[in-house]
Amino acid sequence: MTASKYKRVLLKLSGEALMGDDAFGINRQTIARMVEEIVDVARLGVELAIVIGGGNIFRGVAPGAQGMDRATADYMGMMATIMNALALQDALKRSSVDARVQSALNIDQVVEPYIRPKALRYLEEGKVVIFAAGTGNPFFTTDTAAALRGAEIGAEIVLKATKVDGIYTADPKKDPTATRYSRISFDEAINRRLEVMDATAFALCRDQKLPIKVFSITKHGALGRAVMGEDEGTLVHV
Ligand SMILES: Nc1ncnc2c1ncn2[C@@H]1O[C@H](COP(=O)(O)OP(=O)(O)OP(=O)(O)O)[C@@H](O)[C@H]1O
Ligand SMILES: O=c1ccn([C@@H]2O[C@H](COP(=O)(O)O)[C@@H](O)[C@H]2O)c(=O)[nH]1
Repeated sequence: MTASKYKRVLLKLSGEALMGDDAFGINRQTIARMVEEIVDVARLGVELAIVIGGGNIFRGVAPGAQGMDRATADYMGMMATIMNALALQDALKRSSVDARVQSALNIDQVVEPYIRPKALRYLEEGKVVIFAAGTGNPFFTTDTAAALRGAEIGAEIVLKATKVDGIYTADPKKDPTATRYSRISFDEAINRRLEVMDATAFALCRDQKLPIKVFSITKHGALGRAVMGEDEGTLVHV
């Protein structure tokens, strides 16, 4: 029996949040703290699939990629997400949580490829599945990968764990007068061009009637509260 509101969730973990207060890469204390929260949720019996971003290492649209061929830069970004996925798997295993990485790009010596029925079996067995390399296609983001994999595995919700505690009327990092929504419809989020998530991800979730919850990964207990269906962050609904 699970006390959670959901049986199966897709957690989108911010790559950028893995940096903690560092300027780049993976901060050990930060990943350990995130893993503590994930372990608590996994122990509730929730089937947990994770898509991890790569913004702490490389983004195809970052200033560091300026002048590069966009597709090449995007493949570098996808490879960054594989590094994060391996770090996350390692940290979960240290906490005795069985986790499997499946990658949308093939690097057979390092991770297994994405195979949907196998991912579903892992989830049924209680293993955490980490989807790496986004969608496997350039010009997309890991937010869209979260929407795509969430729909494919029949998740009941996409939980976007990021650096802000919800969706605001404008980017709260740029506009201190912005206010937070507790709920917002997909159409409104798209029409208002709220950039917390890309429009492709919002549109896919809207079409699949897959709700999204945006909340802060740095706020203690927020992931647990989101999984319990409590009032946390912002719910994006049809
Ligand atoms: N209307 C808004 N409400 C909330 N955040 C917003 C809004 N518009 C822009 N943002 C920005 O969106 C960011 C979160 O999205 P972003 O894609 O940058 O990060 P992420 O998905 O958490 O990281 P990564 O790409 O590394 O996985 C926030 O840090 C915030 O500054
Ligand atoms: O499906 C995808 C997913 C990601 N990318 C590239 O990777 C980086 C990092 O992902 P974030 O979502 O920004 O964390 C992204 O900027 C893209 O360059 C991709 O091409 N396709």
